Amino acid sequence: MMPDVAELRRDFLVESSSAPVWRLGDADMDLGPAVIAIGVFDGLHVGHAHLLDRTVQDARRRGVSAYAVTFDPDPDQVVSAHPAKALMGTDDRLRALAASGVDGVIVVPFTRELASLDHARFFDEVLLPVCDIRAVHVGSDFRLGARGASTVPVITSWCASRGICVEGHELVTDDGTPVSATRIRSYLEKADLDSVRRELGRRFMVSGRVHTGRGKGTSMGFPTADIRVEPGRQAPADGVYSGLALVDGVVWPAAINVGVPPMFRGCPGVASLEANLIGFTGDIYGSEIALVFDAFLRPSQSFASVDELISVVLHNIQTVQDHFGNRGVALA
Ligand SMILES: Cc1cc2nc3c(=O)[nH]c(=O)nc-3n(C[C@H](O)[C@H](O)[C@H](O)COP(=O)(O)O)c2cc1C
Ligand SMILES: Nc1ncnc2c1ncn2[C@@H]1O[C@H](COP(=O)(O)OP(=O)(O)OP(=O)(O)O)[C@@H](O)[C@H]1O
Repeated sequence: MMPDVAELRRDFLVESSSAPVWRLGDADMDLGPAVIAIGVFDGLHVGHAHLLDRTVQDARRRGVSAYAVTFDPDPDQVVSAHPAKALMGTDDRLRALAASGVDGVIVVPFTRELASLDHARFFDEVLLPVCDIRAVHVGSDFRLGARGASTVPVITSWCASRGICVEGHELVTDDGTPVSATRIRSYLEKADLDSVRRELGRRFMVSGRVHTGRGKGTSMGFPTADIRVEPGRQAPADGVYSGLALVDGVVWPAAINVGVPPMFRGCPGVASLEANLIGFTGDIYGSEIALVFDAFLRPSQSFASVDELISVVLHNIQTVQDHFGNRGVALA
């Protein structure tokens, strides 16, 4: 059976409310008195959600606004020689933050110059000119400033001199270990979708545009949408998955292959992410679609013949259909 609409909206980050997003440097701004949370928030996992809830509670108590302060691009992309793959594209990350319950999202453009500032200059030159910060909420592991030199105690003592309160929250844990974007990436690499879902608080989603692939799926009995995801995004481990696909506001059951198909490696136009949408008919070339991953079914493999491949794939599609049915659900 399909999950209910509220769960699907959570999985696909279809927000019911959305706060404004301001990019610093666009214009002079005065965002007023506020309590802020600072971080990248890649994945917007359950630890991030808890931190943002606490930030909003504090703001309500003080009668001021609650803002999430984040960075674009992800600082890792600017300062690291080998940046981690992102759980979310920037648009999704900002959209999810804007729907998290805060009153606004402040996006700080991240440059090498910004990376060289220490915490004092970051507050004095970047944040305090645009808002009157009353309190800062971060996780206890948070570090700010050039090479992450400013720990929570360092930031706390500097902020105290300005009358700003800092709360370094105990990290939300799962199985006794802090939830983090890094850990969720490693679960994806092991196709451990149960752990991913527990720590994200929803199923993992990727989105991309549907491209023309080899065009052989239909003749094999299972048309597939070949999806190109922007570079630098984290995908689940190569393999075959059951999942769901969002197309034009309707969610369809989907059988998904991640990775270049071993039987067609080297063929021109071969897809590295493709999905058979169960019950869907129509032309979606060029459309933007999103996939969420529900369960790992098996590794992708080479078969002795194409007929054998077809029979195994059709069996996988049947498994997805047995679980989710064969009809679309509108999210409106
Ligand atoms: C649910 C599913 C499972 C798949 N499993 C495999 C697999 O185990 N091995 C493989 O080589 N290709 C696998 N594929 C990819 C198919 O070979 C591919 O969809 C088909 O050749 C059509 O390719 P085209 O869309 O590029 O024309 C799978 C595709 C789907 C949708
Ligand atoms: N498990 C958690 N519980 C509470 N707060 C957290 C947790 N993880 C991160 N935070 C806080 O949320 C904010 C944003 O986190 P950030 O994206 O920087 O880290 P992260 O999720 O640990 O990612 P990464 O693994 O890539 O470092 C920071 O203030 C951070 O300290």
